[in-house]
Amino acid sequence: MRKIIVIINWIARQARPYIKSLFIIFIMSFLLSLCGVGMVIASKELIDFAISGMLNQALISGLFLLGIVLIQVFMKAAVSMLSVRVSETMSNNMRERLFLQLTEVKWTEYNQYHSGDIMTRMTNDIGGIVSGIVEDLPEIITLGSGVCAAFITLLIYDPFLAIFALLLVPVAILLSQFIGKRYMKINIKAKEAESKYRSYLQECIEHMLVLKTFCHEKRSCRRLKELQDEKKRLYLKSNLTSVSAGSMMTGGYWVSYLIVFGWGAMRLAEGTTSFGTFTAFIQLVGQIQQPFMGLAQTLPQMFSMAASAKRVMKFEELSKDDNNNLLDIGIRIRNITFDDVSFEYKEGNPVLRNITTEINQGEIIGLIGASGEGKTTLIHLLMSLYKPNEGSISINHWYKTNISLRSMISYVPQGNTLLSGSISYNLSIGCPDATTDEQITALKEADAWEFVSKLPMGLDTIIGERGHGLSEGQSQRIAIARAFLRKSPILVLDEATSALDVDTEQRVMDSIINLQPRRTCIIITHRPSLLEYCHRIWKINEGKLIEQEKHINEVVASEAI
Ligand SMILES: Nc1ncnc2c1ncn2[C@@H]1O[C@H](COP(=O)(O)OP(=O)(O)OP(=O)(O)O)[C@@H](O)[C@H]1O
Repeated sequence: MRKIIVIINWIARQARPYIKSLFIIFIMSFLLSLCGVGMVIASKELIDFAISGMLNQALISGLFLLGIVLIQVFMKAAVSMLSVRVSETMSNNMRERLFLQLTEVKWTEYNQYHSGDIMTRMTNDIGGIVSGIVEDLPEIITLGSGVCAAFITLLIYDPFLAIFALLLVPVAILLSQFIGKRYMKINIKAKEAESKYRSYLQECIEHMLVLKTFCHEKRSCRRLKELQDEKKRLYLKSNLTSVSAGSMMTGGYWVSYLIVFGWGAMRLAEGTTSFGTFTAFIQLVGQIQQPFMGLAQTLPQMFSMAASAKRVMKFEELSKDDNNNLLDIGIRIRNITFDDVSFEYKEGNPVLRNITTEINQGEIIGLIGASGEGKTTLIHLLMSLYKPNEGSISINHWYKTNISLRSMISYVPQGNTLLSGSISYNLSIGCPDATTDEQITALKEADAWEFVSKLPMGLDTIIGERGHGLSEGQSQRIAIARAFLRKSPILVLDEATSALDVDTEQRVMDSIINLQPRRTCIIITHRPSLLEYCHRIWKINEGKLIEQEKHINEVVASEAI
């Protein structure tokens, strides 16, 4: 019960900013339900007046009925337009906020979620919550107020029938209690299955090349089908739960309807009721009982909304990256010190151990070590994506917790990290204010301008996901230009020239040495040729950092310092 209250509070918090619009929707929905009762009364009057030959009164009742119909048409249109407006604004804002929250989550925790799962929560689950608030809740209010209005009217016409019609209330409450819990459990499982299925689908689409070249298409289809079937099975199961509840309610409704019909027919035969009152009985009993059937259908949606809310709330529970206080980019970095830094992803499995070293301003460091030794991890620690388990990383021998060096670093990660869009757009990620001339200069420094200038659309050439349309080496050079554009004092290249030929790599490295202002640079590489440009070489071996002697051509770059 406490969990349910937490979820309801959370949903209420989401709805609060739209309370005025929601209130208008609720009021209009309430008036619409009153219109339903008004129509019953007007049609009863119309029938009774017509039977007794009072044509003028019948005409007035007819006009009254017409007025209600028109009001209903107008209000339904207004409710629909307002609902769409509120839904769109609410879902956009929720997604925006969630996205922002995710950007602030600790990197370790963020990485526990598959991107497909995140997408499902951001799209399906938020969509479910919003439609629950904007559509289902007003419907419940409409149904509830409709029941009250019809009950009072029926009470006036025939108290016995009113009480009888209410017999379904305790049944509905018990049923919703029992079925609600079960439904929510299955629904959460179904949503998890949906996330799994979407994640797999997304990954297959992303890595179609791998699937095709390994002739894995049929197997992938089979796996996709398995996930789809599991999702279907769970959705069918949750649907069965809600349908059984609905069927029980419908059965109850028809039994009571027939009893009321028989009761009314008997009274009509006895002459103790008019034909108009009889039709009103039938309609009013329907007005009370139909909402209960409606509730049987709407309540599962409420539980589904609660299940979605629970999934979205999970993201709010993730720990925030407390290293989001970015260091002022204006600070002059004289040195960066690693002081007895140790790190492990999993307890008892250290990746880096007791690393103590220093980089001075303007130095070019070559970072080497066998694959999986922890080079990228060291860089991620430097960028405050992770925190050392022990020790600290400081600048200018000054250490403060919760300060991130990230703003000081231009990073060229491993792999193809271009986004779909124009080359110019990709460069603007490095520096949003860079002019076209500055972008061209950066491309020249990264030895990329020659090929970009030959493209028919030049800087405006659209490239696909992960640089599709460019060669691996071309994509790498654009990623390097993007990092050059960010005028931060530290440049980190993580195997960023691995796809370049020796001559191109040499030109890029010459540019790095001559970059103005001079950058402190860490180059992760497996290529000995690159080490010629480095002043010092760090090797990571079994978690330890060893400073290596330089034998290679004693530094092209040392003159540059
Ligand atoms: N998110 C993670 N969770 C758990 N272990 C991880 C994670 N990322 C990396 N590791 C492990 O940490 C170790 C170091 O990984 P890292 O990527 O830093 O190596 P690397 O030296 O950069 O390798 P490469 O040269 O192949 O790029 C590896 O054994 C890897 O399996």
